[in-house]
Amino acid sequence: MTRKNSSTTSQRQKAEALEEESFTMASSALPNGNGSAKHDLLRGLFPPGAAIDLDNIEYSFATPYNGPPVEFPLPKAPMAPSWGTNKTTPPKLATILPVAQLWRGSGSVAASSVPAARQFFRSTSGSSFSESSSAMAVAAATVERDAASSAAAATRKSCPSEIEELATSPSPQLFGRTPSSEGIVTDSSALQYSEEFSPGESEDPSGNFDSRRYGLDPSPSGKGGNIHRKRGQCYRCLRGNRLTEKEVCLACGSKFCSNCVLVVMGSMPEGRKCEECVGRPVLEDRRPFLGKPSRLLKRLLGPLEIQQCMKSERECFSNQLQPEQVIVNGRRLIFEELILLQQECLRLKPGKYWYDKASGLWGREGEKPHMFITPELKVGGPLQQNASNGTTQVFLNCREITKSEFKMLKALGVQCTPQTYLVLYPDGRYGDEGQKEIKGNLWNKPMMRLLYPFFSFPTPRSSNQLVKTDAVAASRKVSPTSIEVKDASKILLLGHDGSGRSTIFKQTKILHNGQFSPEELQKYKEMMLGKAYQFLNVLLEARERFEEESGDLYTLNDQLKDAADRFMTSMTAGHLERSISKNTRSNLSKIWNDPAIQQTYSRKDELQLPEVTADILNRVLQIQDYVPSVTDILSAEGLEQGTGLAEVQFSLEDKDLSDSNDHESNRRRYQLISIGGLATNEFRKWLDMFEDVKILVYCVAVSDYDQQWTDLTGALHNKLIFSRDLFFKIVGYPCFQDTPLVLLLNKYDRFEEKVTKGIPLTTCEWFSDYSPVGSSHSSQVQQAYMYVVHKYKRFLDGRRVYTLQLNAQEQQAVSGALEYVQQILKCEEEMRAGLWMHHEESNYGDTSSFTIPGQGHR
Ligand SMILES: Nc1nc2c(ncn2[C@@H]2O[C@H](COP(=O)(O)OP(=O)(O)OP(=O)(O)O)[C@@H](O)[C@H]2O)c(=O)[nH]1
Ligand SMILES: [Mg+2]
Repeated sequence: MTRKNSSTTSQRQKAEALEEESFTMASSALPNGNGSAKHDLLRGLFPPGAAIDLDNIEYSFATPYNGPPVEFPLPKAPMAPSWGTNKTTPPKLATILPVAQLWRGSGSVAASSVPAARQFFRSTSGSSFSESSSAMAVAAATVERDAASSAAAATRKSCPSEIEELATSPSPQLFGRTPSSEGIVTDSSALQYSEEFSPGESEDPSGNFDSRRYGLDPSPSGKGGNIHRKRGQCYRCLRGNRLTEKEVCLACGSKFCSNCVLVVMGSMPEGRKCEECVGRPVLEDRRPFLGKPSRLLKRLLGPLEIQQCMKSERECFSNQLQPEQVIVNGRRLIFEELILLQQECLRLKPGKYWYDKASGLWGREGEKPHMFITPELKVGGPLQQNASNGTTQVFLNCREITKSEFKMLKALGVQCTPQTYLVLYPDGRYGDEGQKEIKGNLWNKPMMRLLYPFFSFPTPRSSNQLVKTDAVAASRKVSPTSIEVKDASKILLLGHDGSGRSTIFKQTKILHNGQFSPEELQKYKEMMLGKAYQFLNVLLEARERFEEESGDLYTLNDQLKDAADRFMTSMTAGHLERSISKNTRSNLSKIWNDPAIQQTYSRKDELQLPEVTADILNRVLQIQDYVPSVTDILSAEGLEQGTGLAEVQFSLEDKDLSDSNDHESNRRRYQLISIGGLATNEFRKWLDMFEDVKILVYCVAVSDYDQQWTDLTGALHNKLIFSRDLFFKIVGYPCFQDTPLVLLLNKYDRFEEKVTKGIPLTTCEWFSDYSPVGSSHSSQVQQAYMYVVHKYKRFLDGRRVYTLQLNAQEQQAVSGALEYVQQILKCEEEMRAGLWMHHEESNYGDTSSFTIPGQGHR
């Protein structure tokens, strides 16, 4: 503040001094100006003794306005430097200061003249200050000043505050010193701006490969240099903060607010690039956004304009991948190789890759295999032994394989002792290196289909595909217009037993794959029968105990008792047939309906029987030729034994990409991996597989606050606290350290019932400080829910956690939850790209509990 005031004062003093010298022209070209005084003034700008042809220099003067009063604040131009009286020491070049505030206004004038000026500055900004450069600097800066002044004048009505800011902006420290009079007014901002652009981003004059620009260096890109701009501010107007929505220049990464974006980017001949970045390649971290309009742009432009702009963005030459951006087996590609590869993988990105020509395996350098492509392509150098950074001492086609490949090979029964050298052919046959003998075919192993999704191993090409590949490759064209369909993002779904995790998983399967297949139905039927017998057995054993303790109430009639004994004996021996005779079924049904068993069932909580016990027994035992319905399958609990590891792939339309009618290309793919067995150590052995999980979704049954749970040691816990502790343990694993978390507060319907019935939240000791206010049911439920959300958030302080209220039995709600997860993934992506700030500071994070239409509060 102080600096601003003092500099304004100093400007004013200089303005007064100028008036005393009676310069009357507001702006004049030298040849038309008044002779020697101006020549003297101009000479003062150049190093002593410099050979300058003063008559042929183009520049302009600006002097303070002294005409009739005007109702708007006048823009003031900062002072130009001078060599002053001491004409021996050349001044230093400018220190980098904030972006030119002058580059504002309606823009067509400013925007068109500025790039040329800046272009010049980029090439002249060095440590020596040559005569010609100083002269040109004046010229360039004055061009810009003129443009800016007219732009400012043109926009003063709509943006008075901007002009105000311009008028009071700090007097720049030109060339490292305070401006010193002499009346020539110029502007250092052009220089400042050009320098701000340059560090790390200018073309390398030596012709060296700029690895950061080409995306080969993982160091984050962004503006270099000594920029006095606060984080989150617009690069042009220096307004706003991290919450302000911004558009990013694809080539330099500068971010502009909605007021400035159209001014800066003009007619967007290559899409979203500052005018001066036109012709420059896109930054690699922006490439995924090519052709995808942001919300901000959609607000500013009409649908047709957007379409046109996105088309240019996708198709223009400078936005295409360049061959030297792709390095395969340590060698940079040439154009023909790039074309060949693009026919294989349309989504090829810049970077370093390895390629195993013998098998067709392809991956990023230092990483495990990513996909199979056509073998024997003539691209890149020879495959390096350490291409994928393997440490297993097992070699596949000379490449040391990674841990996960090693595990998979072991699971497939391939002998993998240290120093094993294997050869793998594209059709899956493998053998020892140097031997003719083929030991087997990996792709034909029955386990293979199951294993490759879990080890993220690419799907091998079928033999048909291999035969067809050549023809397909020949016919396929590189189509820069096609919008990328993203690789499947992994969503990990976890949850404590009974939380509803498998219901969500099954719902996802139904939503995206249609109904269950006959094989799946048969599998579920057997599981349901098994469950029903298990429940009945628990009831019969409990009945015996209760009969001893409490007498007749729990006594079965003699005929049923015999049938029950036979049943229990078969259960213990494990002889019970899955398909039982009609007679046995009818006996079991009678046992279930007997008052003694019903009385036992009334104490189901003591027996830890799930809520669905009665439903399952009623349906399974009483329906002839029972076939489970979708509702049965959804409501059946604990059907999958052990970890219940399962995956389903699906795609969701990205509604933000509505510019294209091609709905298929607007879809994003996801892989939902569901896993249980959290309470046992089973879960931990799968951790390896979760390195590249994009989001962790944890399901908790919020209605469990009054439920008890027995752990493996037999100790009793509150079920919700037990689930909470598991959750905290899991999110603490290093592989999830940076993974965004979604907490699904499931069984909201039961929670609502319980709270309304008056079962207090304080039943759970974690909620002992809960004290609701108000009496209406709905407000009670709301309060209780919000309190629970708050407790979780407090507990997970410092983590990005999004919460969502859910009733997983409703398909619509699960569909909404998947969309919610998609939104979060997108926001996380944008956050990483710098468009949003981090959760703890963002609005988005604060709205992490919200409403989906028709679903109530989330
Ligand atoms: N009322 C209600 N019941 C639900 C909800 N979500 C799941 N359930 C039921 O709760 C029971 C347990 O759900 P599951 O999906 O099997 O739970 P899980 O976490 O897989 O637990 P296990 O199968 O025991 O490993 C099933 O009977 C579901 O139908 C819900 O939102 N509301
Ligand atoms: Mg389940």
